[in-house]
Amino acid sequence: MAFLELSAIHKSYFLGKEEFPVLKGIDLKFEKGEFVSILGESGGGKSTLMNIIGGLDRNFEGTVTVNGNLLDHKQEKQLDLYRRQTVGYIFQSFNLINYQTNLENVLTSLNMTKLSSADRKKKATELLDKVGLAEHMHKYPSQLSGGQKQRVAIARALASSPDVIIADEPTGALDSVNTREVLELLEDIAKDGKLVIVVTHSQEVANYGTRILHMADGKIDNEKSLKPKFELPAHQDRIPSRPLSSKTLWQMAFDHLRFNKLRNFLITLGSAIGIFSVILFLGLGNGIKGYINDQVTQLANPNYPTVMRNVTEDKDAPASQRMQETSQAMATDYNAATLPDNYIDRLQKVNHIDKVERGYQFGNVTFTYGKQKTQGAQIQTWTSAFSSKSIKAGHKPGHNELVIDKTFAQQIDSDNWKSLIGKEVSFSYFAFNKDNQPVQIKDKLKVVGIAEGGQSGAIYSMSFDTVKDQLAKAKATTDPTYATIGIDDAENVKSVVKKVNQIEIDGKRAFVGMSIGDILDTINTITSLASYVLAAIAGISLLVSAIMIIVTTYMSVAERTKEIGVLRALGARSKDVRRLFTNESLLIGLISAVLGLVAAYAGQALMNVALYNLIKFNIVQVSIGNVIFAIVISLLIALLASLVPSRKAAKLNTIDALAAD
Ligand SMILES: Nc1ncnc2c1ncn2[C@@H]1O[C@H](COP(=O)(O)OP(=O)(O)OP(=O)(O)O)[C@@H](O)[C@H]1O
Repeated sequence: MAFLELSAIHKSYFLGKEEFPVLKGIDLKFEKGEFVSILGESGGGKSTLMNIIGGLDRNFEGTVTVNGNLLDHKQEKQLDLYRRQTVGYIFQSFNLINYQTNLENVLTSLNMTKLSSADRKKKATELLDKVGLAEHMHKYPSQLSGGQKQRVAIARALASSPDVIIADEPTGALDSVNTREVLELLEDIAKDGKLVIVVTHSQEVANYGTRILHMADGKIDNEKSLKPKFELPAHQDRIPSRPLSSKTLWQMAFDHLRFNKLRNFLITLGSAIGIFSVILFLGLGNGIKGYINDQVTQLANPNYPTVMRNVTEDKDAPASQRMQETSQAMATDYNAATLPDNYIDRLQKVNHIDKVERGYQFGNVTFTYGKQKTQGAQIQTWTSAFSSKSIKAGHKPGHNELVIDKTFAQQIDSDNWKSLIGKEVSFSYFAFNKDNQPVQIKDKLKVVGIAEGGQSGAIYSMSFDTVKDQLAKAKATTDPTYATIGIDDAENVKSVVKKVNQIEIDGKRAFVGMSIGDILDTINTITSLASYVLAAIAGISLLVSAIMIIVTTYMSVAERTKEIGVLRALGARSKDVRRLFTNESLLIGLISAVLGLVAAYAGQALMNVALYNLIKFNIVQVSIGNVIFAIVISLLIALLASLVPSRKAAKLNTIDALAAD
């Protein structure tokens, strides 16, 4: 049995329903050590036949047997392996990969073998040396003459030590000197015990071989033996093959990116700007949230929620609204809006409440110091809910002592506002008696502390007992207007407040409670929403970058159609081709993410430095979560953008791809 046998090969092309038979029954036998030339008129079907022998064409009738094994053209995997292991191609137009050096071109074929990395490099160098190009191996194909390019292509075809070398017009683009050199190389290959099949128009080339086949009208019409086939050497190299590794596919994707530096840089820059703005906005959202949290917790201790009497029937109204209604009720039915002792006792029985502190709050207070006066202030008794950080000078109020707001102290003496400590300040406000009649209260107390309320309102405060004494003296109701409940653990704050809101006394909901946690939750929801909206707007630029990646990948596929054909002819699988393009997009995505993040961190540093003096807070805070989000979203966009183009590349028909201009 011959090494390679074709039997009853028929092949037609179809234009619509019309059939054009090209191969009309071909039976051939080839042996290793032969150098067979196929001659024939143009359009006679020579290339079509070579595509079948080379495992590129799958649609034909008849059988191809290699080394006694029937080649199943229906099985793509088997054909990939056959091309990778058994066949080496040499094309008329060289078909070298332009972004790889000559050495890398040869290595691309060797990368589909199981040789170690060092052995692959050694073998590629030896092969380039053998074809006389040792000193040109680090050049790119575009830096070589036609003859030199064809010799690189020969070295590449030989790299995986295939048994069959198929050369389609290998000297078609060469002058006579280069033609001779290439023919000598092909003869050497046959002498090494390989089967060399050359398609040619040239009788001179054909005369070089051991046998000539002549094709006409889809059949072999003449066959001539010129000399016996070469003796097979005692030992023949066998290199086991394997598919392209992930590492090689990443490397190739990276090499191509680098080859088209400017274009890819611009695309990466576009995507990076999108990532940068999304991250910066998210970081700004974090910063603003942190700033508000910081401001609020500086003023009040989050473990001490405020509880008031509930006056409304509406169970679904939010706590803030119900508290407001209680405050309004104080003007009309004061005694129904305060917290009598039995209410305080009830609170004390709730689980996780360590202590209940009574408190008073009165509005419309007038403070007077000499000729300076402030009206419409609000007095609140000092409880554990106040953060001691809010006191900027002096200390919290003891019995018959007063804490005033910094703004009033500055109104009196703007430069030396602390000098008010130790001075006496008069004040007056209205409370109510048992009959809900207003009672004016007037007093004069020593200032012991100056506080800063900032955005949450001014702080004027006395101890509970001080105010209680003032109320008792004026015969006003002494029931507290609110209570502060001390909760054992921050984790229980929410559940305790919820429970307190559900307590009923005399069949009615008794309390309305709100922790600053609730206030913070509301603020945080609003700021998060705002930063997400901003990030989403910035996200539109990501959409643009996705479209850019789609366009580049399509362009890349269009430009590299021939390369795809070459890779498939060398034995790359369809999924290797798909991964090659996907990898390139993913690299663009990854580099964009890194660039975008570096820019975002730089933007964060700049903004924080610029604004720190103003607000004493780092207003941009990019979190690790944001960083992970940016990388994931960038890779995801790149992956999605490459899906369709890379799939298209993988599905290209190898013969059509090789025929691309
Ligand atoms: N994809 C195709 N679709 C339709 N017809 C095709 C296709 N490829 C080749 N043919 C036709 O099949 C015939 C044989 O083509 P083939 O390329 O095999 O000839 P050839 O002998 O190699 O020619 P040449 O020496 O000019 O390269 C030609 O008539 C060609 O027009």
